[in-house]
Amino acid sequence: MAVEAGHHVLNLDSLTYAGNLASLASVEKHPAYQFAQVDITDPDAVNARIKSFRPDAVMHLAAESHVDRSIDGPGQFIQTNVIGTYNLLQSSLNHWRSLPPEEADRFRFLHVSTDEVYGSLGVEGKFTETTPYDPHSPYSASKASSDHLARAWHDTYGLPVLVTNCSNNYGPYQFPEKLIPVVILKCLRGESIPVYGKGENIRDWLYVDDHCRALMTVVSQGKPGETYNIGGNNERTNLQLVQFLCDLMDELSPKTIPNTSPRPGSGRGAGGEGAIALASSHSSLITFVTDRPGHDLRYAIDATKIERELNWRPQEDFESGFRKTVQWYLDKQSWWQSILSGDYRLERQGVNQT
Ligand SMILES: Cc1cn([C@H]2C[C@H](O)[C@@H](COP(=O)(O)OP(=O)(O)O[C@H]3O[C@H](C)C(=O)[C@H](O)[C@H]3O)O2)c(=O)[nH]c1=O
Repeated sequence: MAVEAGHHVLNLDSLTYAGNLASLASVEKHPAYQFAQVDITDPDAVNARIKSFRPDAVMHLAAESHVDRSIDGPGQFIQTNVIGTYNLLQSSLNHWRSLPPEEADRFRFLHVSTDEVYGSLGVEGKFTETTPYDPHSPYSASKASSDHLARAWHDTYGLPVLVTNCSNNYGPYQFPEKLIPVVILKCLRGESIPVYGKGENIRDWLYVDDHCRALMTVVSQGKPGETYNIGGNNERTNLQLVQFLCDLMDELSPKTIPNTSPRPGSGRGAGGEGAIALASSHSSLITFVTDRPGHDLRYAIDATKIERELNWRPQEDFESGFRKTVQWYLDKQSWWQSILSGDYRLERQGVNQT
């Protein structure tokens, strides 16, 4: 691991449990890291945590991250992503200013962000670190604001800030609002799998542990003031991905599903018009639904800079990464059931009171 001995890093996650990073499991286990569940909209709570832990670095991963939720209720996104980032930057700045010179030299503030700040690509090209910002959703606009704040605290006050922008994450512990867990859980429950529009939108998939490794690399070796794009180089249309997941589910959790609708791309359908047949593939559950408003067509990351300058590369293979992810959701039913039932909020409160 590329973190110096004695290097204490504070990871901040929001109370909402809705972070884009599915899991920081590999980071959490490292003794030099403290994973804090702090309500970043509360400046006193943030101050208290930073004062008590006195970190050598702060990794800011706390965010409201779901685009659909931001369309339905943008206010919480402004509070958490914009005001929350401001609170963290201010507390970190005060802490950094209180450090002796050699510790201040070593201090880093890593602001973790998204490729959605760059807007939407056509069929060609990729996002680089110099692509102009063009956010479209309340979520991406709030993340763009937070990126600008983080850079302003570097340029104005000299806080040693690094910014990363990642592509779509997948892996264990991803909140069930996101596409991958939606598909797996709908398959398990035999419910319709909602695919927005025609399923033609393209995302670039990054396994969460690869993202964690990239963040650790950036916080320990990156240059303050710089931005690093992190991507998996795994572009798929949503429909391709959903069908791939259905195939994995057919293999790992086979079951018989009533087939009342035509299979996409198979003309009049396997069962014929109006027939109720029995199909063995979960893909019979795929249902095209109304598109997301302002749905960005394509995201794709050019990760050349972090590969060249910091020697990071994704290690997870697309097929094995998704296979592990599906198996994880099959094995951890109690985890996602407590989220779907809402019980996790109570458990989470219990954690924060201790
Ligand atoms: C939930 C859902 C999604 N979709 C479509 C919408 C997207 O084109 C794609 C992925 O959707 P999801 O909401 O999982 O992720 P994005 O909207 O791409 O955004 C995600 O990746 C970026 C980088 C972040 O920064 C966000 O925080 C993170 O949520 O599937 C469907 O078709 N059906 C569904 O039920």
